[in-house]
Amino acid sequence: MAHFSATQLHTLSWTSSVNPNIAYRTPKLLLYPKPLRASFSSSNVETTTLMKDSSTTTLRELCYGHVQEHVILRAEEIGYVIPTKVQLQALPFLFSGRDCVLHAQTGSGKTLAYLLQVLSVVDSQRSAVQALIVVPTRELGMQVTKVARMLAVNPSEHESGLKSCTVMALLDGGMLKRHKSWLKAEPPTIVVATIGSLCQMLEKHILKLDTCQVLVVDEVDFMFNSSKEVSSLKRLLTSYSSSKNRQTIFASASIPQHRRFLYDCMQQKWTRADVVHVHVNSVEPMPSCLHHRFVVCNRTEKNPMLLSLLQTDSPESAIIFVSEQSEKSKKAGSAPPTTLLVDFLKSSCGRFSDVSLLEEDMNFNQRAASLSELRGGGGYLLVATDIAARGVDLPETTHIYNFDIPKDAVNYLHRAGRTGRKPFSDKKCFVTSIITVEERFVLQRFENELMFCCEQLFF
Ligand SMILES: Nc1ncnc2c1ncn2[C@@H]1O[C@H](COP(=O)(O)OP(=O)(O)OP(=O)(O)O)[C@@H](O)[C@H]1O
Repeated sequence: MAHFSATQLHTLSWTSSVNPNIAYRTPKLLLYPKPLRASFSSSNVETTTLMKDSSTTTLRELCYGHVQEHVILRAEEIGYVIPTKVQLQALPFLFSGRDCVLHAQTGSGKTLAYLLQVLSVVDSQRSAVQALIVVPTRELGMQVTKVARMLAVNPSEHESGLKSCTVMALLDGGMLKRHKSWLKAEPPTIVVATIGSLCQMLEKHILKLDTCQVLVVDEVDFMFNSSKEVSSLKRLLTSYSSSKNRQTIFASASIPQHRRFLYDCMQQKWTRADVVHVHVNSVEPMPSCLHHRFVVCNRTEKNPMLLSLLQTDSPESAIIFVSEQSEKSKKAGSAPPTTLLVDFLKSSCGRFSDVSLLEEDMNFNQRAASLSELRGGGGYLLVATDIAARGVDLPETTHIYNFDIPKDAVNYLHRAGRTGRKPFSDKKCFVTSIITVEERFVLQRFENELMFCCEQLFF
């Protein structure tokens, strides 16, 4: 491990003449505002940077001179006073205009990090789309839009004569006709979009990105992995706008083969060549407050096993993840496994009679209603497919149950990450997988890959 003092090295950049299969990166010294110090290993791509006196730095201090006072005040009102690790590490790079890959645990506050940068760049007095945030699902889009609007609102708009930023949610399942008129009449400052709706607007030239200064792609690994979205995403990154003319920010808690990904970012010109990889807690990909457990039972015993777990744990709020219905089962006209489980829980008396459901096959209004019901306060029990596994922020969730085992380690990480979402709390949260004997080795593989230990429960 090579350590560099603040005067020797301030940050690390990537050169494009590198080979992805070997130690391909070459550190390059860059000038950077003083208080940063960096340490990195010369044999891998991880970069960690810490502010001096990081424990006492406030979000206000970090944002000072970059973000408008009313935005900082709103952040403080919401409760964002102390920056999380990823905010502390990423914001100086973001404010300097560098392209960044934000790679940090679930629930670590990546959204606020990129939104503060977006709000520091845009000019609310200009009627033009200046920032674009691309998300994989409507649910995540609605969540990001809500936080962006909360931060952007300027309470002294009338006295100061300064308009608040406008934020448009251009999401699949929305009213594209209304959005068209809005975009034509008075373009919003910030657009939060799913790729499908976005591309429709771009193809028809209703939305143009020539004034866009920041492009954020949230859950970037998911987007690049989705056969449905990847070609549109690549077009967005290279044809509809150029990395030379914008700041590009990618975010996710999981970036498999991140060295290869960073190499591709530069080679394919998805980002500029000096993209920074902000990798927080690289040896601990999941929050440390998570307690992982498993129970073994036969497939036919899963329902009563779940019920026993719920009765023993008595969770304040829980999400139960169930696999999507297979095409074969759909064709056979069978009821979806989610519905069957909801019916079982509802009929099993007690406090589990009030169960919510979130799955792909529900219409958009039902899905929105389901989530806003949960956010209304009080405890909840949600049965969901993996549509709820990415980005959805329900901070009151204390327990996750994998009724069906996730399909891979990345999927395990994102499901588990729906709990433990209070950055400054170390309250224990629980992730419990209900598995068959044959699935034990699969879970073991996840444990090795994600570096965690699972405790076996016996009933
Ligand atoms: N500085 C902060 N102080 C207090 N709470 C914060 C701070 N930053 C973010 N949070 C809260 O932490 C929670 C998680 O934040 P966020 O949704 O941005 O996580 P994330 O890193 O995007 O997670 P995921 O990878 O799962 O999408 C949210 O409830 C958010 O309000």
